[in-house]
Amino acid sequence: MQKWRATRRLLLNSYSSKSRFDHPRSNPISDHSTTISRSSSGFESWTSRIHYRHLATATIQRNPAFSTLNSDDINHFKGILGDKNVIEDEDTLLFANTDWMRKYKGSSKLLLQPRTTQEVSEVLKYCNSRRLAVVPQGGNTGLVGGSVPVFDEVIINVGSMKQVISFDKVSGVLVCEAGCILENLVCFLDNQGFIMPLDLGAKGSCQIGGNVSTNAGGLRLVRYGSLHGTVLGIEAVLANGDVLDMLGTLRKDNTGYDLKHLFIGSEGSLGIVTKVSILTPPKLSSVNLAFLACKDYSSCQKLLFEAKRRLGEILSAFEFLDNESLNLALNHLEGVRNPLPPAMHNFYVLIETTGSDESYDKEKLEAFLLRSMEDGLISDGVIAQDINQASSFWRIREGVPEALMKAGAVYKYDLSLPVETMYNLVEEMRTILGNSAKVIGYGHLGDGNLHLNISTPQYDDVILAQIEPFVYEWTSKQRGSISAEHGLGLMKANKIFYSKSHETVQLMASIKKLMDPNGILNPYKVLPYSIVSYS
Ligand SMILES: O=C(O)CC[C@@H](O)C(=O)O
Ligand SMILES: [Zn+2]
Repeated sequence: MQKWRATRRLLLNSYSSKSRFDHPRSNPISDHSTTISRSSSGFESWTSRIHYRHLATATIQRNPAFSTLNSDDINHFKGILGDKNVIEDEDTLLFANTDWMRKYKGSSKLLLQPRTTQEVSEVLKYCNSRRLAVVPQGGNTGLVGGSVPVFDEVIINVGSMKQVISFDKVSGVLVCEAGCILENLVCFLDNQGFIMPLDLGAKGSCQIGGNVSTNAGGLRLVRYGSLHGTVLGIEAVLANGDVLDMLGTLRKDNTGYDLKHLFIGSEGSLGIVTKVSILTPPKLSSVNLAFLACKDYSSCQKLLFEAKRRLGEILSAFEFLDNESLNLALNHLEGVRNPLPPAMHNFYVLIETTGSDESYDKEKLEAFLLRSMEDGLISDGVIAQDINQASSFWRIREGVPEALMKAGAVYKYDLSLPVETMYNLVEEMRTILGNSAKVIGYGHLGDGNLHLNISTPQYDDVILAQIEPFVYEWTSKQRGSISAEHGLGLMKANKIFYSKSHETVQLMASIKKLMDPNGILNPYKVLPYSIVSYS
């Protein structure tokens, strides 16, 4: 019965070239014309939820070598940027000082909005000479406390630098400024018949400079690879104000060290990315999305193995969520409903295909799904019949972080692990925590990225001590990564040794000291502050 019912629903209808509806993270900075805005009325309730600082902050002292901002500094910045781009307004600063999760809160007194690379350069040159620490900030959608000040660092927000500079249809290379909101680039490219090789839930707010600086992963990495592959060039400003023009658009360029890679994923600790050139794939005409239920994790794994083999080049996303994740989305997100009839399934998988031949793609996906059902890998499933259905499926998956925020306190772990063993960690955490917390596992199964989230009514050091260092040690034993795609930020700067050797971290520290001798760029983040010592 189940098979026939599901089979009937597996009728395909490619929703083709339309781009799917987006659900940006609610981020007031996402306004496309004004960079920063927020009504003060929204703030009271918002700030009252800032109730937790990660233990890491408790152990960090403000670097005494840093200067404290004074009125001469502010006047100097006004001379460079003009009065209106030197922001001291309390509401704006409250937003910019606080991370998306409302876990980390700095006390910066100043936000600067440069409009050109030259302005970024002049600002940094001055900050470096005065030893004023800075935090580069884009859409402030980070999840590890990397984009907000720890103490009184000056915030440099590049959101006013939002021009598309060029697009070459033949090569597919887009060159743009760092403050372009990802979704705006998606729209721009859509009109040209291209797509971004990067897609993430925060696309309505996050900016390409931030994406590159954090080496954001997202939903399409399984198909298009990481930004280390698709970013062809970068312009970045160093701490001393020097502008590094590495804004090439070439696919091949073996002339010396490829230094742009140092800026991809270094979270603004080596320089501020001001421009990016990125290789974009053509938009293909048929897109299909299936929302599937699996009885156990082993079936999800086998399904991934089969999907790679049988769908091959048309596979464009393979995401999974466990039953706890689905329930969170259903209980906390407005208008979200389960596309499958009520039944207890332990896991859900979203498989997206993108190709250029509608009937071939349909047949291929349908045949794959029917076979997987016969083999018992899928217990039930539906295929989106139009763009709205596809959006509603994606809303479930992309909405889990928002649902977690609404559910209370959340401890987040973004781990790269062998697919075979990754869910064991979720189960072990459940055993350890029992009824004291909800343990949620979901993520980008296609590229081995588990988002382990632990949800509790409020933050509690006793619970934290049960989670850490266990999660990091477990990951390290598997030779996994404690930061798959979110970065280390403030949250995990001290944890880097779980994934990197001592020698590797020492070399990173030497690079940091060479490029930023005064340590003004995003201090206390990425590397343990104790090993980046400054006189
Ligand atoms: O909240 C998380 O843990 C993951 C957020 C994001 O990377 C996602 O894949 O939805
Ligand atoms: Zn993710």
